[in-house]
Amino acid sequence: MTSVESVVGDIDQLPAGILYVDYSGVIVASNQRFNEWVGSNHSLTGKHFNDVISGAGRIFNLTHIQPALQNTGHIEEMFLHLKSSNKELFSVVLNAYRSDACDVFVFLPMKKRQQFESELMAARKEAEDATLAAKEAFQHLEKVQAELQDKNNQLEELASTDPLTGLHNRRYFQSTLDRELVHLHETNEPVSLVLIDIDHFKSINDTHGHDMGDQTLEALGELLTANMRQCEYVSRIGGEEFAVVLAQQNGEDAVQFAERIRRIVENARFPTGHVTVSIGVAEARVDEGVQGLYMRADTALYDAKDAGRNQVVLSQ
Ligand SMILES: Nc1nc2c(ncn2[C@@H]2O[C@H](COP(=O)(O)OP(=O)(O)OP(=O)(O)O)[C@@H](O)[C@H]2O)c(=O)[nH]1
Repeated sequence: MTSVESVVGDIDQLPAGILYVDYSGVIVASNQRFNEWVGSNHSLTGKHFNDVISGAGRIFNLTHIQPALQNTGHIEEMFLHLKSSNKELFSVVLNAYRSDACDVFVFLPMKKRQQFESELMAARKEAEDATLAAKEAFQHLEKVQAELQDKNNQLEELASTDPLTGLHNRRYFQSTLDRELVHLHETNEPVSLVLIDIDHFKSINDTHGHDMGDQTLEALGELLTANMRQCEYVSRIGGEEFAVVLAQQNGEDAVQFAERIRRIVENARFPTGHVTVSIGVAEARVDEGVQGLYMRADTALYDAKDAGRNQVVLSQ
């Protein structure tokens, strides 16, 4: 032992940790460097090798280090974690050989590898954080886009709505009629236009006041809306004038529709009492556009007024 201790004295300052361990695993001697790594101010002599390595290292010692020393008499470059007195792990690479007296373990520190690993982990964390942030930003963008779409829909709705009655307005009426005329040209399915105008509305205003006139318009709007079926699109297109585009209905169907509406209005109770409407009807011709169809329905409406009001006239 004396000769071993004298050798250890010489190798204290080497940049490697040295351990001398007897065959039963008890430390016989260690150099100062090794003692520093495991945080020991005292000699490690007499302690077991397992006391200075990690839990996983102990299993590794049993399953790899000891068998290798027994079978081949040496070990080359095995990775191991030393356990310091403050329980921190210290990565080392181990080379060892079995001498006549004991096993000689030489440990080299792996600070660079540790540093590299922690840098790698930090970079990975950074990348994960960035991915998470990008995902959150994307979700936010999707939310904003949905809100924008919602606002656009509301704007679109507002732009095509009559504020007084809540019915669609002239803009909607025109685009609906355009669309249905295109459909007529493509499929030859009938389309009809119905124009509805309140009779003597001026006198309602004059007699009951403008506000009551407004209420009459609102009430008629509700009545019309309540009596629309599928493919019947109603709009308020002027002061006291309403239009209904009837998809898939010919002039005869449209006259029946208009008669039904005329009777419903005639029999309804309005805020100002009794109200009637005159109605002009025209079935679209394949060769005419929005303007031509509207003019014919409007002429039919004036004919209904001229004929005494509260009646339906079909444009021939
Ligand atoms: N209260 C109210 N009145 C309106 C509105 N828009 C238009 N008017 C009025 O509607 C009246 C329409 O009058 P006219 O075009 O002479 O027609 P009319 O009195 O209904 O007579 P005929 O259509 O010939 O039966 C006018 O007095 C307009 O001031 C509105 O939004 N609210």
